[in-house]
Formats: sequence, C-alpha cells, structure tokens
Amino acid sequence: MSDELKKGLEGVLVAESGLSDIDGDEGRLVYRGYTIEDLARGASYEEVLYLLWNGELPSESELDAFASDMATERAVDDDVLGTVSDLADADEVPMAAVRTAVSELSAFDPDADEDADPTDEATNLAKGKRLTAKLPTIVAAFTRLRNGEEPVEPREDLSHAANFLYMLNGEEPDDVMEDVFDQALVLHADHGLNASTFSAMVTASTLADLHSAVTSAIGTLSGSLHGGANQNVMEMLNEVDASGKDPVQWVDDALDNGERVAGFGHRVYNVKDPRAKILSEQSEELGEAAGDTKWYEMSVAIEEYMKEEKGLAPNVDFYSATTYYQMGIPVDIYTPIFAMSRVGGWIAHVLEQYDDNRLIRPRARYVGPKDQEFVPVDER
Ligand SMILES: CC(=O)SCCNC(=O)CCNC(=O)[C@H](O)C(C)(C)COP(=O)(O)OP(=O)(O)OC[C@H]1O[C@@H](n2cnc3c(N)ncnc32)[C@H](O)[C@@H]1OP(=O)(O)O
Ligand SMILES: O=C([O-])CC(=O)C(=O)O
Repeated sequence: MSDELKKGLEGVLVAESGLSDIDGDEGRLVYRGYTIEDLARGASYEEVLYLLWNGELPSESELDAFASDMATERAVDDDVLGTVSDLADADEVPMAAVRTAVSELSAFDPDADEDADPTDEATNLAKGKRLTAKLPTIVAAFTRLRNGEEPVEPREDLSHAANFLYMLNGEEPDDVMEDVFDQALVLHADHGLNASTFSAMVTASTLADLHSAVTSAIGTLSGSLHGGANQNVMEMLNEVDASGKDPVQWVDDALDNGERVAGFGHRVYNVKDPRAKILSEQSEELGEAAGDTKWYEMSVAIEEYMKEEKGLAPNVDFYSATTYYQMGIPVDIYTPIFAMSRVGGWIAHVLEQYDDNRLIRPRARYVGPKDQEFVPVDER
C-alpha cells in the first residue's frame, strides 16, 4: 500500500473506460474513438447518446427508433411538476431544484424496484432514457414557473435540442438555434472522470441505483470549480460590462485580489479545451449574426490576457456562457443545461461501473490526535 498522498486524486488511475479519451497536452477529446469536432459537426445529441450507451454509432433506422422512443418519455408526472412549482415559488436555486426533482423521478419510474438488481443493464438503459428525456422538461418547467408562466408540454416531433428550446420559450427555435444548442449538448456529453462523473461512479459502486447516482452527480456538477463555472463566467462578463472598465484591467484587478477567473484552467488540459474552440466559433457567429460581437470580443481579450499573464487557457465553460447568453437563455440555468447533456455521460459511466464493479473506497492519512485519555462527559 503506497503512502504517497495525491490530493484531489490528481492523475490517479482508478478505472478503465471505453467512453472518452482526453489528450490534455494536444487539446484533443474523443468519444469512443470519434473526435469531438466530427461529432459536433456531424452527429446529433441523440446519436452521441446512442454511441456512448451502446458502443457504436447507430444506423439511420436504429437512430430513428432510439430518438422517437426517448421522445415519448419527455412528459413528467404531475406530482414532480408540483414539486418543481413549489421549488420555483420558494425561489430555489435552479441546480438544487433540478437535483430534487430528478431524485423524485424515481418514485414514478416503472422500473424502480428496491428488490430488483440495480446493475441490470437493460433496466438501466430504460431508466437512463427516461432520465435523459425528462431532465429538460424539469429545467424548462422550473424556468417558466418562477416567471409566473405555465410550463409548455413537450412535443415528440421535435429533436431533443429543439424540444427543450420550444418548452423554454414557447416557440420552436429556428434551425440555427437548434443546431447551436444541439452542438453544445454534444460537446458536454462526456469528459472522462470529471468530478460529477466520478461522484456518480462512487455512488453506483455501493450498488445504489441509477437515480441515486445521477442525483449525486447533479449535486457535484453544481459547484463553481466544475459545472457551476459557466454561470459565473456570464455573471463576470456582465460585471465587467457594467463596470465600464477595460476587461483586461478588470481581470487584472480580480487576480490581484487573489480571485480565480471563472472559465479558465483545467485539471487535464494544459492548452485550450477543444470544446472551447468550437464554442468560441459559435459565440462569434451568433454575435456577427446579431450585429454585435461585444461579448465575443470581451472574451477574446480576457483569453489573451489570461494566457499571457497566468499561462491559463479557457475551458468549456468560458465560451458556452456567451453562446447561451446570445441565445437569450437565462444565466442561472446554464449549469442545469450542462446537466441535461452530461446525464448521458454519467449514465454511460455508471453502466461501465456496474459491469465491472468494485466498491470505490480510498483512504486518508490520519493526522489527528493519538492516545487520548477518555474522560466521561460529567467530568469534563
Ligand atoms: C466543466 C469543468 O468543470 S471545467 C472547470 C470549470 N471551473 C472553472 O472554470 C473554475 C476556475 N478554474 C479553477 O478553479 C481551476 O483551474 C480548476 C478547479 C478547474 C482546476 O484546478 P486544479 O487542477 O486543482 O488546479 P489548482 O487549483 O491547483 O490551480 C493551479 C494553479 O493555477 C491557478 N489557477 C487555476 N485556475 C485558475 C483560474 N481560473 N484563475 C486564476 N488562477 C487559477 C491556481 O491559483 C493555482 O495557482 P498557485 O499554484 O499559484 O496556487
Ligand atoms: O473533466 C473535468 O475535470 C471537467 C470538465 O471539463 C468536464 O467535466 O467537462
């Protein structure tokens, strides 16, 4: 047993996976051998889900069957909608509302059975399809209800991406918006053993069920060092804008105050995150189409300065922020949108974990007091 301490488990190999491969020095990401650039350009989110869950890209008929089957699972039970409404009334933060509602989905899942084998693959694929189909319905309903608007019922004839934007805004997105959003979902679907995925795996490794694993993962994604950073990026850019300061000066002041700049740095990438490259192009194109590239230009100025000053490059959260902002999406649902995509990766990793399970249980070096003499409470 090694006594070498690896804080944050940096670089520690804990599993084998056939899902995503990351080259942090080259800035390369592949899902099951396909580059993220090819998938973002050529495959829909549903297609990528099929790839992650089944190991191969689907044929056209397999994809049609998979996508339409998943589309029939979009509606959520009225009781869950009731909870979502209560949470919206209570002004709950979106990620907490999503975590609570997703946990409640298990009460209405036809395959949730405490006596069943939690590792059964066919059951988990069916549950996974339901979880993935219903998550956008929860996010869109929560967003509307807190604005005093009625939820919009899901439609089965729209793609996963278009249906979410339709439920959010009450109108069908145009092709450009659908495509940009679908690409964002593809880009966020999986990323090795990131913290939320690992959290799902730890939960699954105890033989807890899929809903428990996904609920754990949502909680883990919400933090500002992980998925929560996309919301923080946009809040920062809005602050920079409102301050009237030069973005570089603003960032310089923040660094001088010992603050971290959201959307920069990564545990694995030493260069620009390949997803940020694609999203920065989306952000620029959306700005050009709207005749206002202010957000893109501000982001580029900060990117150049961070590189020069700190040697840090943007991660996926940096350019997803302005992409969503220019699509008119409320800032505090950026992280729930991340969860809507990453749920596919969480489920795929949980399937792998169940398939070759061993309890995940590292250890800590004990540094507390030793040999203390116990004194009963009434004598202390
Ligand atoms: C989808 C995702 O989860 S992507 C990541 C999203 N998170 C963020 O964008 C939040 C900002 N980024 C960070 O906090 C970090 O880069 C993390 C958490 C992503 C990675 O952290 P780690 O691999 O643990 O690196 P660590 O925290 O040790 O940082 C190394 C050094 O870089 C600095 N650093 C890292 N990121 C940043 C940043 N965004 N701003 C300023 N300094 C930073 C640290 O202060 C540290 O410097 P020091 O050695 O002088 O103390
Ligand atoms: O891999 C990580 O540590 C964080 C990340 O980029 C992701 O989860 O997409």
